[in-house]
Amino acid sequence: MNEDFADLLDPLRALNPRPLVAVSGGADSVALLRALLEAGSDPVAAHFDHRLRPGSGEDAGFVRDLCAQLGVPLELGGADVRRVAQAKGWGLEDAARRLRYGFLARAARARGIQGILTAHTREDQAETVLMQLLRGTHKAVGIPPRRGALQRPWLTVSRDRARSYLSALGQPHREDPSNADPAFTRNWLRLEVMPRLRTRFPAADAALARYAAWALEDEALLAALTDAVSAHAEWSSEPPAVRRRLFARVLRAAGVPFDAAHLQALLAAGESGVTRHFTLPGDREVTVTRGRPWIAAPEFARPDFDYPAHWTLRHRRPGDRIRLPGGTRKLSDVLTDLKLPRGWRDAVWLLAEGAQVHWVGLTPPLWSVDAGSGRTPWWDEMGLALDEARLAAQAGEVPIGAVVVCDGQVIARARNRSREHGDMTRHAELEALRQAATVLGTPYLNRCALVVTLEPCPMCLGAALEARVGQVVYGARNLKMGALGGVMDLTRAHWGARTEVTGAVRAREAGALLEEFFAGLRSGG
Ligand SMILES: Nc1ncnc2c1ncn2[C@@H]1O[C@H](COP(=O)(O)OP(=O)(O)OP(=O)(O)O)[C@@H](O)[C@H]1O
Repeated sequence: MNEDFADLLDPLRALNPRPLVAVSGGADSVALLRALLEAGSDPVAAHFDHRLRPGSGEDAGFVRDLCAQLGVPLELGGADVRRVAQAKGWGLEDAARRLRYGFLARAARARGIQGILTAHTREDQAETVLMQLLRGTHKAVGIPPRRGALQRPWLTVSRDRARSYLSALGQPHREDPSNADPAFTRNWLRLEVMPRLRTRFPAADAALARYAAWALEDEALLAALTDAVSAHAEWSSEPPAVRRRLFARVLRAAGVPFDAAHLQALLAAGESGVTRHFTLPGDREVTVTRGRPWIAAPEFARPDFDYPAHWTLRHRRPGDRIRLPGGTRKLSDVLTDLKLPRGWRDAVWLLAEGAQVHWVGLTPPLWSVDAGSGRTPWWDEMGLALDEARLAAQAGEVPIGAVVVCDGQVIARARNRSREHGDMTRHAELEALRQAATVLGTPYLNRCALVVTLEPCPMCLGAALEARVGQVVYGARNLKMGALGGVMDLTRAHWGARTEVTGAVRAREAGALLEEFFAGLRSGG
């Protein structure tokens, strides 16, 4: 016997020797109980009576007698699932699952048991993954082989094998009559769809189960890539598979129910750059703006700099105005143009002098042209880097400038000199880092910030990491060579040194300088 059913017994030998095994009384779980005993395990059985059918108590009786016969301790539980489902507004299958798994977890805890086993088979796995794909679940990975204390050791074992094992033992089991009702989707798949699929695809179950196992492995890798997305990353430049998971995480964290079609619509809105509002199941409102989904108004930034005493920090009021390069405008019009969702506008912080607004706490912040002394952090240092970039432009170099700041002091200023030297390592950042090392008498610049007008390339960021620069501050995004998310984000990897990153400081000015320069080149100027 042992050798004939090695495929059933072997996966059980590696398990906790005293598991809690969930026994419905059906063929698979009775087979699992018997197989555990044969594999030398010392299980405790658990049965849950859902009280959904008149004869359900008989299943409990069957399991009780079986356990008594086999000398296996048993935990019995039950609930009026239909009543709970109605009271809580849950679907019947969902309520049955929640109550059953809740009972299994309590029973395991009460007995001090770590592992809970269910007898899900390869066919259960095939049906589940097919159902997920057809329903449009955003992630079709089937039944996980492990989740917390739960384990499904027979996900690759066929139902036929479990039944043959029972026949060989002469072990009876219960047949749940509701399993024969094709009104339930899973039964319909099991009774009508899968048999037809097998006529053309004899290995359909194995193929679907394998797909689920591999999809779960792929999912783990993609989840790790999603974890690695840094706080300063722009989601729009992430690959679609990561972006999809970033969106899904926001929804899951807020408990918003969604499927693949919802996710697709949200992602499309994110790509279009247009602000859109969605109502997801459960009347949950989601707004997609700035390439991300938002469930509620985000926490808007307050000023993190000193501002004149006569300015007040407040939210918007009717009549607020702001002076912008094109003239004075109503703040409400500006917020509309910026596509800020209507419901969030009152949450934005601003600094104002009467009705004259000087600063609006968006990302990046909005400043009035006459803001005077109030500035974002790194404003002045970036100003020096921009001056360097302008000097580079005058010398016919690509206009990029950099400064190094140490303990509040600017200790190095440099500009791009690649053309002058015919040497692509003469980037502004490298020039500035060399100068800083000379000034400080050490190549290690932990206390320093490298402030540069354009997101650094891999070479310059690599040098900054080698020099252990404490902070990198950049202006415009570099979509051709950026190593902080423009093309890829090097800080995602674990380097010896950690560098804090701030982007989009005076990005418009830095970007405009580059655009002008390249426009000039194109027109032969
Ligand atoms: N009422 C129950 N009490 C305890 N465990 C259950 C119960 N119902 C299901 N389970 C566990 O969940 C697994 C999958 O449930 P499912 O409903 O697919 O199986 P089943 O058709 O009830 O019976 P079986 O899988 O034993 O043939 C079962 O193998 C069993 O381990």
